Amino acid sequence: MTRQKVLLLGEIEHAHDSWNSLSAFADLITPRAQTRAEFLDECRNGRLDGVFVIYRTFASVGITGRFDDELVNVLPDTVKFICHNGAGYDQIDVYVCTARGIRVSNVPTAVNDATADINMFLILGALRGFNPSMMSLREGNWRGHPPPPLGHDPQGKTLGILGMGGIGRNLKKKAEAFSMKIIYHNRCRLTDELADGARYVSFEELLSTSDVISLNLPLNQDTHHKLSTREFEMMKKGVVIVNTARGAVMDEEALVKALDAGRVASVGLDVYENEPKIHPGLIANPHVILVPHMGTWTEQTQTAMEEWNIRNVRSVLETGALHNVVPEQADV
Ligand SMILES: O=CC(=O)O
Repeated sequence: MTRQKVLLLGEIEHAHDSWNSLSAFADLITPRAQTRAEFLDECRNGRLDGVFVIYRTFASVGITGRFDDELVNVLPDTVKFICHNGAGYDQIDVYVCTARGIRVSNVPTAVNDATADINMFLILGALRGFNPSMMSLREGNWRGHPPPPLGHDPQGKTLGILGMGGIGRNLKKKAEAFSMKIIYHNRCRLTDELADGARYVSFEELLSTSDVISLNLPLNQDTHHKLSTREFEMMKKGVVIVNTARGAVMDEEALVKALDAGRVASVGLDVYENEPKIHPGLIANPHVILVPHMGTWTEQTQTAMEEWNIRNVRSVLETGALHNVVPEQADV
């Protein structure tokens, strides 16, 4: 019997033993390609024929580019599963995969704590206005001249969570420890048990009544530029916005204008529309805390994510099915 093939796109950094143990079931192969054009060629020239499942990392997009129509349609017919090592899978066109009979998994849950932690860090940092003084201290100017305006306490502030999935709900618990009042908006209203006391509001009410708005929704065709000029105008003057989801859920150009106009007081960002490029208006603005996409950048979380993704690969090799599929394929 011919052995199955698993294609690794990107690196295994932590879970080496688990990865290597897959070689009992399958041949573990890597591409030769260093560019998207070479990868497309490698798919077309038959070198990757027989690959059954692909394990891909977020960073591997640097070689292959997005798993869009063009790429998915040149994958060998044998490819039936794509296991993506990340919670957000906007690098993959799931609809094209579904049409080609390819099932896609992601890594939820394992990312929740680390992402909600950095989310809380950005909320506190943006509310307290720490960034200008952290910059002036390094320039030898202590708190700066003049010193920055006083910051704001989280206690009693309304936190509007846009996207109440695993990360949003984890953040809710953390923010409650800082006595924030939680409202949320989501595609679907949660059961009372999952909402756990958070009040469901319309998108418009969330925008107009939150002191802090946290973006915890996935990027897809419905959420691209979910916040733009019209939405910034609906917010309370002096609102704080934090984004640990994906940059393109906000229109960065419109955000810079809303910051410059003082409508948005401060912002905490871990993600950007065109990573690793950052809008110069964000870099120039001291009221913006910038972190270079480090939401899951911890030893424990990176390890747990790899283990989760390998578990999905193992599951398809052993049983022909994934442990978890992305929500768009739940009914497929
Ligand atoms: O951005 C991180 C992830 O999608 O897991």
